[in-house]
Amino acid sequence: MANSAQTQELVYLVTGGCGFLGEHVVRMLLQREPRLRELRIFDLHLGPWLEELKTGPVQVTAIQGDVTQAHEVAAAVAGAHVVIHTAGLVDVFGKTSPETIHEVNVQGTQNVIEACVQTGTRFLIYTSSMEVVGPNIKGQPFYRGNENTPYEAVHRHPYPCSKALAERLVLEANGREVLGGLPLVTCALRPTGIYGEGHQIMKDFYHQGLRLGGRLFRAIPASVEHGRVYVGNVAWMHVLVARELEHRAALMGGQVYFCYDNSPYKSYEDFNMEFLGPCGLQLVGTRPLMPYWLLVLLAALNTLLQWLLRPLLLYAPLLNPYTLAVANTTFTVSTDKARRHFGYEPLFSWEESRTRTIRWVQTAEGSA
Ligand SMILES: NC(=O)C1=CN([C@@H]2O[C@H](COP(=O)(O)OP(=O)(O)OC[C@H]3O[C@@H](n4cnc5c(N)ncnc54)[C@H](O)[C@@H]3O)[C@@H](O)[C@H]2O)C=CC1
Ligand SMILES: C[C@H](CCCC(C)(C)O)[C@H]1CC[C@H]2[C@@H]3[C@H](O)CC4=CC(=O)CC[C@]4(C)[C@H]3CC[C@]12C
Repeated sequence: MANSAQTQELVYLVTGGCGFLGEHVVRMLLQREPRLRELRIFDLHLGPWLEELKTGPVQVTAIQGDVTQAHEVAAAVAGAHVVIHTAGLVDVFGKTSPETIHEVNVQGTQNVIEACVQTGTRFLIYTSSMEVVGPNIKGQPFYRGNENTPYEAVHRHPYPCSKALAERLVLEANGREVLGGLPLVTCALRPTGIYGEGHQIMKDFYHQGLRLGGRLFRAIPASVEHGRVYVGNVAWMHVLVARELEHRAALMGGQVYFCYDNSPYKSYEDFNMEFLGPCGLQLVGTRPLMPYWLLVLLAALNTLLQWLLRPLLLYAPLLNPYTLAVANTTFTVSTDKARRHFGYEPLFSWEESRTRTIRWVQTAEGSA
């Protein structure tokens, strides 16, 4: 890769490149990877915004495809130097079946690994998730933890189970011989809850607040802390890892890194108010307005309703037993492993991340 680097010969593939995170990775690569010759964007649904990228100096190749289809993945991977695998089904609301989540997140990842091995691609970066660790089914807090903090990572929900399995596949594939005889180098990034431009759940909360006359009602105690990370910094970490993986293969290969920045630790609702507050919303209550047992009951009722209504319509509210448990459990990371291993520093300060997100919510309001 060293020679090609000097002559701008690198070919990157981003799976899920039209998703919330994927779009930021794509744009970040075009801005910050001068050695890029071709950028392939592989996604089930291609966005119209890709067209504007095709006029730049880097060849942008949009590939409509499905990670569950091994032959489509192999065709997209062939000839790529680096694969950044962000594609996945992020469903914690019961919109898709557990089988489909497994197929996309686990089998899809296996297909990406096999494609690298068969076609000779040596560098694979996987977007994992903090959910691989927790919160676990016991709702135990993870407070300022790092990659070595002991924690009982036990899950039942299909999404974290699938992410954990896929992450393991990626890490175990490190060192496999790829076509040409060289070893595959893999690593996994575990973002905490991502926010920023394009964050659909933030938009959902915003519209919910507007419907409720500019108010949101506190459901979770302010003392429950969540680690959150700005999407631009998540994208930046992916770009940095992709850049450094070849030179630091022995150190970084087979490793996991929490993906973090300097965003403040706050409850999920208080954190969202950092953006929704300046957009005119108010969070009512210094304490939860409903007793927790009632929320648990409503969450269970939602699960029942989802099941009953399934033959007629898709009922997938934000509140269910899993999202309630995650929202109600402290999960914060405090680590410098990424800084030590490949020099990661957040590209965007908290103030800039906040400003950019507020600006996006405000413009999203206009287009809603
Ligand atoms: N949103 C979050 O807070 C976090 C997300 N992650 C991970 O980051 C990655 C990206 O997540 P988001 O951008 O939030 O989700 P997203 O849903 O916005 O993006 C996922 C992309 O993958 C594509 N995709 C889904 N199924 C596919 C298939 N069968 N074949 C090809 N493409 C397919 C979708 O079309 C979409 O563009 C996921 O792997 C997710 O698990 C990790 C931690 C936190
Ligand atoms: C939807 C939840 C908030 C609703 C709480 C209610 C109903 C009481 O108002 C979200 C709370 C925490 C979120 C998750 C967290 O940020 C970690 C995640 C990591 C991922 O990899 C995917 C997304 C998510 C599971 C995220 C999903 C929404 C929450 C559960």
